Amino acid sequence: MRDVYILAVNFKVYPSAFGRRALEVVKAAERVAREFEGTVSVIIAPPHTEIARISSSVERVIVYAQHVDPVEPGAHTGSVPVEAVKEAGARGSLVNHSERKLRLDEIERVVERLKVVGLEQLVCADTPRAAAAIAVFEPTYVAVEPPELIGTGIAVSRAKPEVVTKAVESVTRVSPNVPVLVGAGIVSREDARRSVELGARGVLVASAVMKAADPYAKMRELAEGLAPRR
Ligand SMILES: O=C[C@H](O)COP(=O)(O)O
Repeated sequence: MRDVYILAVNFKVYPSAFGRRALEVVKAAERVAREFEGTVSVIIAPPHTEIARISSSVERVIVYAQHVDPVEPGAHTGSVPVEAVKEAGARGSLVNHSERKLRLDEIERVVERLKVVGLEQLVCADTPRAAAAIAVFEPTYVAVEPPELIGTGIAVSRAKPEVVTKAVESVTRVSPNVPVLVGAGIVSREDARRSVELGARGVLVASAVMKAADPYAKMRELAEGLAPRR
């Protein structure tokens, strides 16, 4: 069986992450997911406020939350427990993004709570060492992202290839079944292709898609980098 690669698009709170513009990005993601069915899975992570509407409008695209709080439903004003994103229609959540960090014990708790309610977990780590510590919890995916490259357009797979190879190596040693994704500065087909060559099973991107004049063309380009079409 062929490997399926992951194209994960974090909407963050870019202007295109909300309302009508977000739906355009979603439509583009859906088109790419259809075109690459069986070779690339497309995950999108819109803001919490958009999850319900977006989840009900997708067929092939997988919708994740950008973050969940390590709390149970109850008296926690402004918090987002895992049950809330599940109820809204999400299939999983990013955890510990470097713009929304958690302590290691909180990561463990959130991963466990997501598993209990049947949601996937894409947990971010800023170093290979952190990736290995997180892989012990056996999340669905670990994504390694050097924070200093995020949003720069300087791809981790080009500028710091050793971060990718080390993360793949150390995660595989701890939990051989946990796929490693890479992110930070990935903007082109070549960046995505290089990530796969270094052992990654996919990429986590944001600005390249959310700032693109044509999000469909950009996502298709990245998907082609992950899984070139014959
Ligand atoms: O969640 C996405 C990452 O932080 C990468 O962001 P970026 O593609 O804008 O560098």
